[in-house]
Amino acid sequence: MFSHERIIIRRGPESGLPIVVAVHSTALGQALGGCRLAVYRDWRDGLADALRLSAAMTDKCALAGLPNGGGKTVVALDAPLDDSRKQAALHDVGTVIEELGGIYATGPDVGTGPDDMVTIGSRTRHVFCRPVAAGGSGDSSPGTATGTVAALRAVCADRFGSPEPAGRSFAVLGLGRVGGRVARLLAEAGAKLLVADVDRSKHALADELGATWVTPDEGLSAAVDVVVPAALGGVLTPDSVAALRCSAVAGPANNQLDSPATADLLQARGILWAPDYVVSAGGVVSATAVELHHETPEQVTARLDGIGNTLTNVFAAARRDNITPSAAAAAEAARRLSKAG
Ligand SMILES: NC(=O)c1ccc[n+]([C@@H]2O[C@H](COP(=O)([O-])OP(=O)(O)OC[C@H]3O[C@@H](n4cnc5c(N)ncnc54)[C@H](O)[C@@H]3O)[C@@H](O)[C@H]2O)c1
Repeated sequence: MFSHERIIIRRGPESGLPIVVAVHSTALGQALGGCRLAVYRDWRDGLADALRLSAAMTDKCALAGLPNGGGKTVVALDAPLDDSRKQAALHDVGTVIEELGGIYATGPDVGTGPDDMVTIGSRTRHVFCRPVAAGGSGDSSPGTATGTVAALRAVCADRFGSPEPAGRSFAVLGLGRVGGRVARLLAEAGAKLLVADVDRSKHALADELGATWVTPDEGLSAAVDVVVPAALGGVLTPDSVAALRCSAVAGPANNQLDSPATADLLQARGILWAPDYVVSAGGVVSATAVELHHETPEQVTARLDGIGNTLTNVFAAARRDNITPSAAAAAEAARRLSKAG
């Protein structure tokens, strides 16, 4: 079904590259979504990505309780860019966003970072997550990690009757900017940790936290209370779900399910899965807090803690209606959107 409000496809005047901006919904407010610079076989694959990811942002913002909808920018490349062409592409992105008159604002995504938002911001003020030195929110990963731990507490409460991670076992897959922080917060809370990363240099963090180092495959199928995917997407497949020995899976990694039907497989095995876009919402919450929402640190903390309450409600609705948490989260997002008209 065609559900987008606005799609702009433009040959960038400075870069000559295809600039795609998809605005999925402004029902709750200004649409938000990162700017992706990525190589595609065909620019139309970039368009498909923009359509899919902008719709996902609508649900993410709705469930995060933000007064925002979903959008996405994709610059579809046929080869990696040198610096001057990247600058030109970012200027083109800023020009298109400015023409939209404020219905959409962008931030970092694959291929762009906070510094690139300063370049886009030279053409439009509808940009977020610039570096702190430039008046922005800076790195969003601490907020993502805090929100993830709030989500893990809700998962523990649902599964084990207490939100406390102390004494519970977690396998954290990926010790990057988010996963490393989540592992540290869990260790500080007294959790037992297994950790994995393809980067052997992360072993030092495992030692510092007193965690057991395992391979990513061992971590995924470990007999722990909760598996925490914090690296790449697509880790939950029919094969990997069949091998799981945990009670729950909840982590910040985007797009964990290889297909929507895999949520049913998790349910059939009695494994609680927390929808990733709810768990990782702390990223967009903290990325937009300063520039777009002018929120105080206390307000941001309350919003990050609220991720746990949202999940608790999603789990309760799933049980009540005998559906998966994935379906319950989608239904709640749809309800919030239709309420907003
Ligand atoms: N950074 C944010 O604010 C944010 C917000 C929302 C969602 N996310 C999602 O969270 C995940 C982690 O993001 P990040 O910012 O920490 O990324 P990152 O690049 O800093 O860290 C990823 C880590 O995973 C490791 N890794 C890669 N492949 C792996 C594998 N197969 N098994 C185990 N480890 C592997 C990498 O070596 C790296 O240490 C991503 O899926 C990202 O899309 C991040």
